[in-house]
Amino acid sequence: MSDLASRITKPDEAAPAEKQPEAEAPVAEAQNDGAIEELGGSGLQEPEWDVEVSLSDLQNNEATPFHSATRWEDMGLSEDLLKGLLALKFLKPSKVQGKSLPLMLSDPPRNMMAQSQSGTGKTAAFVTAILSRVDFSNPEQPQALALAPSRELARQIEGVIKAIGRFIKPLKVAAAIPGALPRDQPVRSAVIVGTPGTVMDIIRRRQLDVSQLRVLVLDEADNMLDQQGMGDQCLRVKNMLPKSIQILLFSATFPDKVGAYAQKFAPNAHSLKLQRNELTVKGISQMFIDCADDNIKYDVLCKLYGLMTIGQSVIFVKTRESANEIQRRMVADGHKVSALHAAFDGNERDELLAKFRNGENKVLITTNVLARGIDVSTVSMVINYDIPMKGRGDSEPDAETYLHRIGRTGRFGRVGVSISFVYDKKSYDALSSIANTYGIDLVRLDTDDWDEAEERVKEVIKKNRAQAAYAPSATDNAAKAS
Ligand SMILES: Nc1ncnc2c1ncn2[C@@H]1O[C@H](COP(=O)(O)OP(=O)(O)OP(=O)(O)O)[C@@H](O)[C@H]1O
Repeated sequence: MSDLASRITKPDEAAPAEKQPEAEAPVAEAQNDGAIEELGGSGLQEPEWDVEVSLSDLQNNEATPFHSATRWEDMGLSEDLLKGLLALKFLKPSKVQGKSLPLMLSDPPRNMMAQSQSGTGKTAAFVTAILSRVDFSNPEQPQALALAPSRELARQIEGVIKAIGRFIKPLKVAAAIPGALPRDQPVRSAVIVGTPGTVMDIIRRRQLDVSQLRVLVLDEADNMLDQQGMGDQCLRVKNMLPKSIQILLFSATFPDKVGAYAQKFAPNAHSLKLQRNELTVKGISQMFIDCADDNIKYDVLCKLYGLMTIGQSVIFVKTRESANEIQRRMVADGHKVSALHAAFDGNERDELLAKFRNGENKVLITTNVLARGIDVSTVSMVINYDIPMKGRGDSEPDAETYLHRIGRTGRFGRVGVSISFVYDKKSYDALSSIANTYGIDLVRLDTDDWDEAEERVKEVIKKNRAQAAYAPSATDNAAKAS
């Protein structure tokens, strides 16, 4: 089956939702039911979803990535760290946390390459490892370094470190991102989080003493090691660090091409890997709209505006120029949307994201700069206005970026919707190929019956709202506060 039509779920071929005892997997199951329901079939079913369903039910279900057989208490963590995790209401570890932490903390330290679906708590996993490795009797000596591909993600990780480490005194964390550090002054923090360019810069200018660094984390590691992207910078940084440093690589995706290189970058690493068909998060209802042509995409986007603002939404486009242009048109048409991309200066970017996090801005148009890692639990909808492409002349569908983009919703067991726009053979084939790569059954939203399409999306968004109110994201709040 090679085209999108083969991945559209029809009533007669809809796979039965995985059966699990109701009490064990209520959220995941309800989401699954939603995803296989056919538009224009027997009509909308009442969701069997209950706001009272707690995260602990989900975490008790072995079939989900939120379950772990291990308890925080059994991991040998310090009292302060345990208190920090529990204060964030991280009552139990998720699967990736439960599996990776004992390996990362074993002695002698060994490298680690860990893959887990978007929104399953990879940040808290490596942050807990970092905070366990640092000697806080020497709080101004740089000891751990975490690299991330964007300033926004670096800032978010900084917030999570401060939140999980709030009982550790004194905890000093520095953000090595453009414009954040005073020039020519030594960095006096035990933990540094930054983007590779700035980190390279401060090492070369001898602002950062690397001699005592013992842990290096690459978040979004496949992206960071990509030879077409930041691979070169990350390698240069690594080559300036002590040879014995423990290297921890985390991502939701490790394409084969990067996987082999990652093993060289982090030799002899423990490895936690997922199968391709395990990569998608069940809570995200993945849909698409077939637009007659490129112009119609804009009209459809405006039609979706009402739905976008029930919760919060992120619209992904290919270029900064189109982000600006779509924002300009939407604002002129009376909609409130903001745009964020790498052409804005650092402070503007920080401010825009802060306004999005606190809900002041509900709709954000952006490029791939925000495709990875950003954690805002109230995002209920992701729109792929342009299907992500890579390679020379955008010749190849970018399946990894698709997965990261849609992963901005459906965080830690919540539900969400992604809607991808196709309008010509190329975009149709690209989405089709992505769907085949991951075995996704995409639901087609029929714009001829708009009311029904709208109802269908609204259903999921309302669930997300209820979930976000019931279980607000702790790290999200932490990032807001920092
Ligand atoms: N053990 C836990 N219990 C409850 N909530 C948790 C736990 N661990 C993490 N979370 C929450 O899960 C959300 C997602 O976590 P995180 O951002 O680390 O995901 P991720 O796996 O890094 O995702 P991505 O691949 O998109 O970067 C965060 O809002 C965080 O507060």
